[in-house]
Order: sequence, then C-alpha cells, then structure tokens
Amino acid sequence: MSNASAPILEMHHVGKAFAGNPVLRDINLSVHPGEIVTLIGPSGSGKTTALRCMNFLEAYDQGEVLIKGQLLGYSGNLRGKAHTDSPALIAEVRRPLAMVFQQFNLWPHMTVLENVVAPLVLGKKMPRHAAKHAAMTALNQVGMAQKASDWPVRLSGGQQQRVGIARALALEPELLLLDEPTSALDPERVEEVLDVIRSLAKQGMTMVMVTHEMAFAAHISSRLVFMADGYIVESGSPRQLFTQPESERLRIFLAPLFRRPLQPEELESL
Ligand SMILES: Nc1ncnc2c1ncn2[C@@H]1O[C@H](COP(=O)(O)OP(=O)(O)OP(=O)(O)O)[C@@H](O)[C@H]1O
Repeated sequence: MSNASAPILEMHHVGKAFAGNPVLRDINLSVHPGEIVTLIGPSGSGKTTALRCMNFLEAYDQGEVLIKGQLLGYSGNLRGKAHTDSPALIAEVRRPLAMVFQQFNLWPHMTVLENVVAPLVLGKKMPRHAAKHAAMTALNQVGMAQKASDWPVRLSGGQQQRVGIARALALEPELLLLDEPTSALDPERVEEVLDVIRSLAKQGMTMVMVTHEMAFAAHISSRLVFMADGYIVESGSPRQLFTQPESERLRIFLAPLFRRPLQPEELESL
C-alpha cells in the first residue's frame, strides 16, 4: 500500500571515515515530502559529506541510506559488507533525487540547452524532442529560457547556477539536494539564486540543502539540522530552535554564522 507521507530519504546510523578519520558518526535523518531540511554547522563538520552520502556520490561505511524504502548502494546487510557496485542499480534507486553543486558542474562544450537535455537523453533515456521540451520548461522556471543557445562561459555565475538548478529540475526529482549553491558566487549574484530556491519552496519542492546563508536558511527551512564534528547535535524547526529558552546555546553557536547577534524581532519572524 502506498503512503503519501512515507519518507523519501532515510539515514539510519550512517557513518563514514576518510583514511581512518571519522567524518560522519551515527547520522539519523528522515526527509518527508514537502520538507526543506537545511544542514548547518562549522566548516569541516561533515555537511557536504552527509549530502553526498544521500545519493551515493560518497559510499558510506556504516548504517543504511534508504530512498523511498530501497537500500542505496548496498545489495544486502552492510554489516556483512554485501556491497553492490552495480552503477545501474545505484542509478535506479537514486532516480528520485537530483543534485545542485556548488561549482555548477556545467559542461563547457555544450550550450545551456544541451547541458539540460544531455542527462535526460543519456540518463533517463528520454527521446530528444521530449527532452528538449522538458529542458525548456525547466529553463523557463529559473528565468533562463532566453539563454538556451548560449555557452556557459558567456553567463555570470548566478546564471550558470540557475542552469544547474534547471538541469536538476528537468529530472523531475522528488527530492532536490543542494550543496552550498551560492558559495561560489559573487555577493551580488547570490540573491538571484536564492530567489529561485524560494520559488521552488513555494511550489512545495522537497529539499535538503547545505548553506552558510543563515538568515535564508532560518526563513525557508522546515527543519534545521546542526552538525558538529560529524554528529547531528540538534535538529528542529527554526522557531523551536531559536525561541525555546533551552536553545540559548544554539543562539550563541549560531551568532558567528549570522556574523552578528540575532535581533528579537528576527527571532519572532521565524
Ligand atoms: N574526499 C575526501 N578525502 C578526504 N577527506 C575528506 C574528503 N572529503 C571531505 N573530507 C574531510 O572530511 C571532513 C568533513 O568535510 P565536509 O566537506 O563534509 O565538511 P563541511 O561541513 O561540508 O565543511 P564546509 O562547510 O567547509 O564545506 C573535513 O575534515 C574534510 O577535510
């Protein structure tokens, strides 16, 4: 029986080490349809690694990641190390996900349109004419349809990232992963990308995001997840986390990320 509110993503006791150094420790997280979950925390706390384990761009080495109830990346019991490295199986399980990268990752030798069409034709095996139609719809959604025949190098960073978002949207993901989508941008280009993400939020897109844009994260997220030293140290709605008296330590923890103290009215508006 299908359940509309079943989680799209589940992480159970996920651990990961690089060269013996633990980077993720006992990560437990579920994401349900319509949620916007933002991972925040100091540099090196494991946010990007957690995001990359969600779609198996990084192999985790403890616990389980499930996408719509299906185990991602391992064919059996991980503790028994029954690892499948079948790219076809991994691609199949991760199909409901799409990712937006910090460095856009556009192919420089392809036009804007081809950048969005290629994953549809090569990955989703969509016929070219249908792929072009889907790509133009997605480019329109991010306000980049007029630039369809331009080369990426001709675009500003903000425009390139909007194409990166269109490329992910064209895949019609049920969950969009965004890895610091504005960190590589000039300050004056940040807002146009945040505007696109805000409009996706309004449309009900389910998202997991890593960002250092704290005020944005606090306003857009249904849940903030704080990471430190590979652990999830706290999680909850922005309102819960910022307004409950016992969260004073979080406000202190967060102040450097906002780069200024939070004003009472800002807390009230969360
Ligand atoms: N491929 C890798 N090989 C070795 N170590 C890595 C690799 N990727 C990440 N690390 C290390 O894992 C730790 C966590 O990195 P991660 O990028 O997940 O942190 P983060 O919280 O996203 O940091 P930031 O906010 O600076 O992006 C860091 O110490 C980093 O140096």
